[in-house]
Amino acid sequence: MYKGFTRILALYCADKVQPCVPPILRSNVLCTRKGGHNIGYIFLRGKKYDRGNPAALFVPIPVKPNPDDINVGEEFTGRIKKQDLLKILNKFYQKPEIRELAANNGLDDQLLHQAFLSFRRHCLEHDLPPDLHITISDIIQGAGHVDDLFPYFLRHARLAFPHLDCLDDLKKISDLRTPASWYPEARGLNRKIVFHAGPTNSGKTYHAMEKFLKAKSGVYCGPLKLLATEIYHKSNKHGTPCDLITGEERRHASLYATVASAEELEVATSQERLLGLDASELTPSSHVACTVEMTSLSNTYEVAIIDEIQMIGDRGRGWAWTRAILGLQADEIHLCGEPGAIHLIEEICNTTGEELEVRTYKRLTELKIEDSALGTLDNVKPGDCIVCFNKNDIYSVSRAIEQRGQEVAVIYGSLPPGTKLAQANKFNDPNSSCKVMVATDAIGLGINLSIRRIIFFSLIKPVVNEDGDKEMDIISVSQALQIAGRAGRYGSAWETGYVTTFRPEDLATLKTLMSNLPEPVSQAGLHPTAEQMELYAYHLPHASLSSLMDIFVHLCTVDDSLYFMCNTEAFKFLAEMIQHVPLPLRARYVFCCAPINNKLPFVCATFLKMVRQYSRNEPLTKNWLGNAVDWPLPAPKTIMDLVHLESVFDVLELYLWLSYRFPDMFPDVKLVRDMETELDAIIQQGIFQITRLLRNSEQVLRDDPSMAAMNNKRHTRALKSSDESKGKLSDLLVARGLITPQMLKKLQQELTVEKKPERSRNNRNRRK
Ligand SMILES: Nc1ncnc2c1ncn2[C@@H]1O[C@H](COP(=O)(O)OP(=O)(O)OP(=O)(O)O)[C@@H](O)[C@H]1O
Ligand SMILES: [Mg+2]
Repeated sequence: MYKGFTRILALYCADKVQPCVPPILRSNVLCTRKGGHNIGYIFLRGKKYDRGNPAALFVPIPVKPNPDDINVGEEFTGRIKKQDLLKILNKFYQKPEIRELAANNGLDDQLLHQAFLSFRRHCLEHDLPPDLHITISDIIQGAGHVDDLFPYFLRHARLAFPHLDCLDDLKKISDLRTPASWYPEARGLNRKIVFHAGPTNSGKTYHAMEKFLKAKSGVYCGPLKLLATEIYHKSNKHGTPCDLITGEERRHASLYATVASAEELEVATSQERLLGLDASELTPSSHVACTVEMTSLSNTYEVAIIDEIQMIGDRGRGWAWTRAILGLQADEIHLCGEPGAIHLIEEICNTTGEELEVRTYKRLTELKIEDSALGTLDNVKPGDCIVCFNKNDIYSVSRAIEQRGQEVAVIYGSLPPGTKLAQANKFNDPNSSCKVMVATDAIGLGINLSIRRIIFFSLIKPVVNEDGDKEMDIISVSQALQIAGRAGRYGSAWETGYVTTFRPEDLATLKTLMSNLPEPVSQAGLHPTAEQMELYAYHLPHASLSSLMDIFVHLCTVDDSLYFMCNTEAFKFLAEMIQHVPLPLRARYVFCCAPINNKLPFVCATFLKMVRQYSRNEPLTKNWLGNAVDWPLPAPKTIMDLVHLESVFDVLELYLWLSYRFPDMFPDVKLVRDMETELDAIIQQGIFQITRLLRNSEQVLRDDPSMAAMNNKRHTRALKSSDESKGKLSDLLVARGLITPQMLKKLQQELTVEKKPERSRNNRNRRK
């Protein structure tokens, strides 16, 4: 319900032509190609289908009678009575042998049933082709067998379900049983693989880094930009020149040489501009720190580190770890992570014929669970970090702490990297007056902060289940241990770490979570490649990309003793959003891989605008982008403003991400990076004054009763989320804080302006 609703919200803002009608319902025609010709159509059902049953994706198309089938057969063998025909057809359908034969030809029970109904109707309503007429007459007269009908039935079934003709090809393309064989260069090497296993704060990454720093060349692959940035700084500080590569950024080691420490990051970026340096123009360093999705498989390294290897089992991102471990070309690969992943990695190494060396570590400092919960924010002490799982809690907790006279550092996922770093530095600095942090689990993996005690504000977090749906659940053992593991980091100001909950009633649950070992990771993620999608599109040229992905996921064969298919919801969400924009398949695929938070309508709407601009072959200049985001932007006055600025930052990040994939169409990288630096500073200021923003937001609500009413509605809705689909969509958007009333007004204006040309373009397309 939650996911569907958000999807529709985003589509409402994103697709101004037909609000609330997901594009898949408008583009649900599949057509198959044989020998270069389109031979028929398959109509896809709506979005919801039985996930376990690929056949449910298809419904039969009506098979037209052949005009040449004038009743020649009747002239040879006489008229066939309808009752006799019906009896024979039903007998045919009930035979287990027929079921088996059908299954061998790609017709499972559901397809068989549908194909049979279609065949029976066809036989009863139209003149039979002569060969079939004669065969049926023979069966009636005892001169033939009912099984003889099968070839005729199959001929009909293939017309009703054209994909049956290319099913073997489709299955071959999506045979994912041996992913190790996709990387022949890596298979040609004799790689040494070392697994550094242990609890948090046990020195796993440290020991892997020792190898990396001494090597002639190296790559570090981590789960977070913040972590990759930490390694970039550590390596350069150590004197091993190292570049930083994330989806949106390429920072050359030489930039680090101009600065002394991480605190001077901002100086470094401005220096980069002054010097006119462009990282892409410089010779790459022999060491690189990157986010795991960006790992280059074509470069060769002496040492590679794949950090937080247990993430290989992540339902959304696991594929990136699988790709790195199978495909990296390195003499030594150092994996760091939870012991729960050892067995799976051993099994994967068996498939590549490589030996795995396991080194285990113990926690370097003590981590104590306190006997009492915090109870009240009056008990917050220096070195405390309160972990919340939603932004509203972040805001209210930080405000409440500041009201008690304590300065707060705030870190959450959607903050720009510069802001996160500045907040982390403010908190880590022993001379700073800021001694308390409020953060989401954005600090959860591998990061070193000077935290004495972790306080879980709650233990419930939205999680994506196996079906890609979001639900609220208690955090996993692994998440609890990872987050708690941020307390008492070795070498920090706190030699012992502590952990507790805010609410007394959560403490027992925390103790149970902390007394367990992290869940073993039993499967590694996989994801279809662009090439595989292209081959699918060749066979099913009129299928939408989202449908291709659905069919791929359902037809693929995966060795499920080791692997699983990562969920593709985020990809399909974008594919459906841009389905109506004409694009070459490869470009469409790349756009659908963009890392977008689909809960942010402003980001989705701007993304759609970018895709349209690209489709019209018009470069996306800084001016264009400036117009799209209303640049320049004033400092935030309220939390709503801050949230909007964060969305704008996401849009700039999106631009940079796309600029590395489509450099000709997104040319103004340097200028957009300047915009980012400026916006990062504005957001940083906003975060420094978060309490004032919260106060202002409350004042706005008090001054504007309609906003207050909406806010009340929001709280009621939070309690009764099942009511979300009711009511006016625009009210819901505002009430959920997803857009401000001003943005809504602007959006309405845009809707009116853009509706006309959009409609005429659509009409043109339809006429084509
Ligand atoms: N032998 C050592 N000498 C000096 N410092 C060390 C040593 N081992 C670890 N450290 C420091 O201790 C801190 C924690 O180490 P590290 O980040 O390697 O732990 P980890 O096991 O990777 O933790 P996590 O599971 O959270 O990623 C780091 O700041 C690291 O630099
Ligand atoms: Mg680590």
